[in-house]
Amino acid sequence: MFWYLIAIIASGLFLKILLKTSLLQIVKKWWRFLEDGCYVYQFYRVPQFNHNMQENQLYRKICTYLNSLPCVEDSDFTNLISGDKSNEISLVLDSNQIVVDKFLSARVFWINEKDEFTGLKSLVMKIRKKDKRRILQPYLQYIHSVFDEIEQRKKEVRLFVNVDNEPQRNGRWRSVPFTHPATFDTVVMDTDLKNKVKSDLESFQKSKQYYHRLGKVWKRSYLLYGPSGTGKSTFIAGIANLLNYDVYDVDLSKVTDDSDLKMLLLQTTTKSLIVIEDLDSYLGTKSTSPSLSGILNFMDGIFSCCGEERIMIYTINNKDQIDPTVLRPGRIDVHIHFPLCNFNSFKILANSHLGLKDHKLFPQVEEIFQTGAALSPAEIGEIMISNRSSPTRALKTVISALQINTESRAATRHARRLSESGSVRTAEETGDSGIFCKENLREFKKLYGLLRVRSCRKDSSYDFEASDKDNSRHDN
Ligand SMILES: Nc1ncnc2c1ncn2[C@@H]1O[C@H](COP(=O)(O)OP(=O)(O)OP(=O)(O)O)[C@@H](O)[C@H]1O
Ligand SMILES: [Mg+2]
Repeated sequence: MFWYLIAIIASGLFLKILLKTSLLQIVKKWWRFLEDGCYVYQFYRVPQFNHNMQENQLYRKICTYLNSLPCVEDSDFTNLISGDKSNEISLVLDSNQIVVDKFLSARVFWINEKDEFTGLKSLVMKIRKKDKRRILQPYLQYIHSVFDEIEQRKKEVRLFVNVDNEPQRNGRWRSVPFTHPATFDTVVMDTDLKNKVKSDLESFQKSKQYYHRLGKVWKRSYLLYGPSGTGKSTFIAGIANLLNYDVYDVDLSKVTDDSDLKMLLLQTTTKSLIVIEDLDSYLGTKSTSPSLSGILNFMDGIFSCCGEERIMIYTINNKDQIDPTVLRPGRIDVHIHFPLCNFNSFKILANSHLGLKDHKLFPQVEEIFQTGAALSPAEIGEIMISNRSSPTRALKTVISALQINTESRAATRHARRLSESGSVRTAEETGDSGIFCKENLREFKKLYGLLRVRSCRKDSSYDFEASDKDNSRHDN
């Protein structure tokens, strides 16, 4: 019994020492060393320079790949170097450091060698002879694709806009760095829908072979539709930042004819988002430059040449007024609806803009939403930003805005009924928008803090700039 107790205590102590110290690691290392000694290996050298002393691109790609491996982070010794971006720190292999990678359950050893006399560097790959046939080709291809991905992530995203067609200009696109801060996370929309779009985009990126096998242009088209201020343009920025794709924002009013539109498409590069905002407003006009068939051909992307990988995005406010041929499957692959705010999206906005997860005024807000009141996320977000120093005031202002919205809708409905009976003109007929007819517009601007009423003037002369006083009060 006594010896039993001693044995249990001793094995407990042994386990504790094993787990608390590096003993286990040392045992593992020795075991690996013994195991490796029992196999025959094949070696491949990848020198940094070729015979003409030109840089070997494969060496650069493998270096980038190896430095990105998590095992480099876990290795006993490695170098820390500042990266291209200001706050970036990269891990870089030390001379003669050995990295062990795993691919298709085979172990691949990489040795970072440096010649003592010439100072020339090379990477030496060591794999078991029995694994060579099975993994060598796919492994090198895998390194290429990981390298491309890393390069894509590092790339600076640019925003291109088409300029007027002037003969002396070289090319039609002008670009600036794309710095929009929107991300997929900051766009308020249904979570399931957001995830679906995200996985659709990611699967598109990996589908080159699939599209080519079908003989189709490797592109995908999205239609974002919904009222103004619901986040369509912001979502496009989120996609660009997610994929690190350049954005080509096509201004159709600067396109002279169909061949000009073809030219623009030909001058776009791969891995890009090609965006036409407010497509409905172009299709609605009688203008013939570019023509409907020119736009349809552009949408089909038949002019895109080699190396496509383009995402086309169109935004419109109302789908009902669009010719169905424009929206047919193949021409538009995914339709995404951007609705006005409901109570759920309001809560997300309250959380992100005011840091509120719950509030005693929430039930009142919910009740008004249930009566059918609807404002855009832009409108609600703006009220919250203007009143961010006092969340309660922000919510009260949102409630007032929603109430005005409900009354305004009821008034519009009433006017429409009267108009149908022939006695009164509707808000649309008088030029006022449905939600903000003139009287309500004034009250609504007040809620935003956009309106400065000057006592010496009459109601008609409002200054639509935000007052400095208001701004300084809200800036905290
Ligand atoms: N769903 C949303 N999520 C986050 N922010 C939003 C959302 N909708 C609107 N916003 C905010 O409102 C502002 C306007 O949004 P945006 O320009 O994306 O709307 P839009 O749908 O493109 O409008 P329009 O049809 O008039 O072009 C932006 O500053 C954005 O931050
Ligand atoms: Mg927009």
